Amino acid sequence: MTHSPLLRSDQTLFRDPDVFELTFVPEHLHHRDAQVKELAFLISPALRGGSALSAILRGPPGTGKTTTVHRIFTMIREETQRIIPAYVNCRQDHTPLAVYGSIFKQVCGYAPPPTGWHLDDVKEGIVSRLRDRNAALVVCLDDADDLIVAGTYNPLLYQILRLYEKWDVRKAGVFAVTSDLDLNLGAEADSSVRSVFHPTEITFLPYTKAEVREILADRVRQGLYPRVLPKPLLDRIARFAAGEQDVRVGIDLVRQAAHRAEKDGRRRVTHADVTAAARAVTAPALRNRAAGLSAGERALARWIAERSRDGADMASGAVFEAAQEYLPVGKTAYHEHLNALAKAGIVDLVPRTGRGREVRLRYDAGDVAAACRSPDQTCKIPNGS
Ligand SMILES: Nc1ncnc2c1ncn2[C@@H]1O[C@H](COP(=O)(O)OP(=O)(O)OP(=O)(O)O)[C@@H](O)[C@H]1O
Repeated sequence: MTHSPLLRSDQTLFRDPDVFELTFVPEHLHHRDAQVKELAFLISPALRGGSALSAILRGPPGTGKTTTVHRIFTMIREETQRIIPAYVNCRQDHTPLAVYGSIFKQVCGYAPPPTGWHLDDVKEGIVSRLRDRNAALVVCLDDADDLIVAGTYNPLLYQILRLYEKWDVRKAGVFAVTSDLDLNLGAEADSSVRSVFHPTEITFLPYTKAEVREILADRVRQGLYPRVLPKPLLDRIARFAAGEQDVRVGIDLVRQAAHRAEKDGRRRVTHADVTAAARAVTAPALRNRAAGLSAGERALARWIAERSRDGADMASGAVFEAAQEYLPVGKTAYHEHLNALAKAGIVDLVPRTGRGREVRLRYDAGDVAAACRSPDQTCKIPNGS
């Protein structure tokens, strides 16, 4: 077996480390043509002197919503002066003054004075620039659910969408973005907002494994030197990220695995690097998921982990039969617990050919057992709990 020479301390595996940063906007936006087209269609009236239309962008985390908006906004900035886009991260900015301050900065090119200005002064600054340039405003409210929590969702939508009533400007378009699938941003709008907010729903489904692989392969090409990440490991990472339904997990895994190899002075990432990185990436997520479980659900998760590690039959029925010897749990409670584990994203319940479902752990069995350990380690499932 030939070994590649060790990496010198002044050498790196990263061609461009920024490619793995959360703020990086990729050159190619894969598999989001339909969404880009739809957004382009909604803003097109503003190119002809009219007003842009609004949208709600909805999909689980890491499905490219923010990136798609950045892509469209970059295209607008490159191609026209007739629309001014403003991107607001509502996780950071959720008070009216902060949101308008962010819009002002992007419309005017500088920040409003930190003191002495009222909200109306900031709005006035925005609209006078829009009027000077005869431009229409399009605002993206990313993570708009944070506005709901802050109680500013309806007032802000109302004001932004009705700017044209008080000042002589075109009606703004609003793209409201959420990754909370249980939240209907349209229904959260009150009646006074609904009369001016008629958003088109744009859905972002999780990427398939092949799509995740393509996105990651692109990132690896740009960010790492050739041959640093062998193809089978890229496949493994893509599988993992697709299982997590978040391409961000894959990007982070590539970065962490390459860092491990670099730290050891190796020129190639190994399976062990990916395994260790996967643990580091998933540990916080797994801990969060386990934290919401009841004692009974945790006990079942530990039992499933143990059984899976032993290579036993993981058919749901077989797991129940065997569990009865160790856990005082009835059939109804078992199914309730199992569904809770699936909902928490700790197991997948995969239909079997023929009948029944197979219980599959999403994470390493040892990690699940550790994350679901009960504080006193003596927890039992109460009957029917
Ligand atoms: N289609 C894609 N092509 C290339 N990179 C992508 C694509 N989709 C997502 N990414 C990358 O994945 C990461 C997450 O994407 P993004 O932030 O756009 O997702 P999101 O749906 O807005 O997530 P969240 O709801 O958590 O904010 C980013 O690093 C982004 O560059």
